[in-house]
Amino acid sequence: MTDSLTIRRPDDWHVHLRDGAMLEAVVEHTARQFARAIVMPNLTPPVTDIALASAYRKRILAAVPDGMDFTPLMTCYLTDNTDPEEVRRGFAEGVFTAAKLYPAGATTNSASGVTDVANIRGVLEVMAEIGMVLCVHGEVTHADVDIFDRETVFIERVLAPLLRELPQLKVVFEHITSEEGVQFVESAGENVAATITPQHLHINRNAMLEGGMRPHAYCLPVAKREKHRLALRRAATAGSAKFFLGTDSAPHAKEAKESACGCAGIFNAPFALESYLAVFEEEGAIDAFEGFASEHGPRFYNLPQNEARITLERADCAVPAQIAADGTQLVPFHAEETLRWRFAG
Ligand SMILES: NC(=O)N[C@@H](CC(=O)O)C(=O)O
Ligand SMILES: [Zn+2]
Ligand SMILES: [Zn+2]
Repeated sequence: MTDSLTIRRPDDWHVHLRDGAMLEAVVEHTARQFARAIVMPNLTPPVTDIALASAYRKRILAAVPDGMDFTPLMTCYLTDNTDPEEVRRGFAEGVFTAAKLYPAGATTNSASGVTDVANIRGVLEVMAEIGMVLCVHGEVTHADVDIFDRETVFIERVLAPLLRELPQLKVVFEHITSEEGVQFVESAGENVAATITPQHLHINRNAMLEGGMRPHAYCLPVAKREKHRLALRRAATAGSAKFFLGTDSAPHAKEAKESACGCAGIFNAPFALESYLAVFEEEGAIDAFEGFASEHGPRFYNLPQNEARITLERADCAVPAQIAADGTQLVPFHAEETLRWRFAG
């Protein structure tokens, strides 16, 4: 049995760092484990242009504790009115690494998102031309579509037609949750990849409902049936360069989660690598962990791989019930469980 694992330092290709006091509290958890992260732009107001993204990047860097080496990679929140030239310029100037498509109303702070992809056709044409990645929250929002089917219906109605029209567009299908999502990405061209969260590898939809309603297992897209979780585990651990690490760590105050209308999002940043590695070990695929965590993402984004190394040790890692932040508490993923690996730095 391996007792320690040293790999190239990983990156997180999908994270919510929030802003203000919450940013101050959570950024260290991401910066401790990851060299870089694709930072989601769903603030209020959203990060929709170069000036907002530059200012947000400065606030993130100011919040990173001294001595930690962390590079935030910024994204542009697309709306029906995004100017294609702003996106082109932001990418050329190195402010935007990617742009983010939130279907309007699909998730937290997506009200200003895109109501119909036809409205951002000009932006997407520019992105296909310059090789800029489109990050996609892949769910339709229509009230007539069952919540558990929203990802699959998004593939049929939005993503597949979009890629037929713009076959060069680089797309990261984010936080995939279904067997259909896995199959779509596997059968698409090299310009299509996906991120997978730790929670969708660990839990199925029962986790939200067993023994009572469990708001800390609720995130979007919502966890699906067991067969989908198993398909995601196979995809993540098989060594395919199309799948890589994106935690979707999404902190919400405990009281906002434990509410009659609780927020969607799981805060997994503090023990993200320990959580993923448990899955790879259970699948007998520890050898595939470095590719998923540290190599496939930079390759897809055309960025250099990190030179630094990190080590995980086989040791009990007790996850606390809650973590203080912004005058409140956050309940981390795996709260009160003991994980079998510990991040050693
Ligand atoms: N994943 C979530 O459940 N929530 C995210 C938004 C998102 O990534 O969809 C958030 O910002 O809280
Ligand atoms: Zn999302
Ligand atoms: Zn997210």
